[in-house]
Amino acid sequence: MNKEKDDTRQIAFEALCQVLERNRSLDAVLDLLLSRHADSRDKAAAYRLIVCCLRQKGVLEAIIEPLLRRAPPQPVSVILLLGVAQIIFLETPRHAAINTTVNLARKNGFSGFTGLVNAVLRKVADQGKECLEGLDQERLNLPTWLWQEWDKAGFNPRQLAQCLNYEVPLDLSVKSGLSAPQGGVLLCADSYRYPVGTKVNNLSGFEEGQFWVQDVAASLPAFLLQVKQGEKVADLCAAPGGKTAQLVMAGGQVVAVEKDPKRIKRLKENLDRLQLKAEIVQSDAAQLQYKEEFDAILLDAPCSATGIFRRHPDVLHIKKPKEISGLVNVQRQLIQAALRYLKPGGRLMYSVCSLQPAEAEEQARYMSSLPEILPLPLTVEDIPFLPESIIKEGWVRTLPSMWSEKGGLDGFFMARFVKK
Ligand SMILES: C[S@@+](CC[C@H](N)C(=O)[O-])C[C@H]1O[C@@H](n2cnc3c(N)ncnc32)[C@H](O)[C@@H]1O
Repeated sequence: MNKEKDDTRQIAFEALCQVLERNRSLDAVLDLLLSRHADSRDKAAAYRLIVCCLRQKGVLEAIIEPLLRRAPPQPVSVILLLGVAQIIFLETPRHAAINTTVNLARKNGFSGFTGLVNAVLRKVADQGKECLEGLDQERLNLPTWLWQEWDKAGFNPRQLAQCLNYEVPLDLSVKSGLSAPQGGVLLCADSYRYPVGTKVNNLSGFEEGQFWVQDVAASLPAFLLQVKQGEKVADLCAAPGGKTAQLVMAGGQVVAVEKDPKRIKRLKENLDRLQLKAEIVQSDAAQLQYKEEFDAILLDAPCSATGIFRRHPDVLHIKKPKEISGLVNVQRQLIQAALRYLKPGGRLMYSVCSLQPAEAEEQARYMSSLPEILPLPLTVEDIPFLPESIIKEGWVRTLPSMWSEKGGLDGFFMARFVKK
């Protein structure tokens, strides 16, 4: 067997087992796994296979389950997902998909299941895309709790799930005053979009630190905080630093606070590459001891990250409804802390990349009830390029289904306040 293809599938198998069995984030798993594999083609192919399985997991399971008499061990289920994804979605030739998947089972200690894997994949290959007929693909690919919560929130879960069927373009934030690398389309402010498959390291200006990768929706909270030259600004949950970079570029004297030492390292590396200066403080932002108060604070709070499911489809499977209340509590502690650090008249931007109202709209409602701050509503004048994202309270809510003709955008929520 071709070694390259073998490695691809082995990486994909190990990564998917970690994500689906241990609820580990794909980024964390891949950092570790890919460091063991030198060949970048293997990495790219493995990533494509993993993402396909995570995006289409519900559909793949609906194809596989009727072909099984009883549930196999979890790793064998993962092996079947990998095989069927290749046949139905990735157009891998039948023989290659079946043989390599059977070998994968053997190589990982599941010789007793090679007959089953072979039989299931042959049946699926015989039917081809007909397997998809009659399946409610959108409904199957979203976990029920997310479908229900998004429906209740007034979003269209079917439209959201349709975003799983498309590859996602690359968005860059380019340093103000510099020209963007060729091939991009200006979306707004300093945010440019590049076609699906663009490799950021291949774009001219990457080494020189002229831009950084950031979904256009992720660029909005810092943009809408409207930092002025010389203002003292705190970025309370800063790593990996996309928004810190924007705040520095806007002229802020930025204090970037981050709790996690590994992520502090990434924050420093990113700011070094961009040749941007911020004061980096390793601290729990809720316990920050700082000598001055701030003119503006960005609280891009830790959250369930369900809004970024297009680029990170693992969130659909690793996040559980019971985790939300814990996150809501942490967010409230951070909100309370932010209020203490703000000068009278200072602005606070609260943002999350979550589609769960408890972390977003309900938090903004809570903040609006606090005596120390007043809402500072966002209007069409602030965000003329995306008026559909403004909701009546003066908050911004982006959805992956917006701008569908341009390739969509991540789901973010943001609300702005001013201290009395
Ligand atoms: C949503 S991410 C921030 C993304 C970042 N603002 C950006 O644009 O690149 C949340 C970050 O907050 C950090 N974090 C979580 N709890 C924190 C706390 N109590 N204090 C400081 N940082 C925290 C996490 O480690 C994570 O890096």
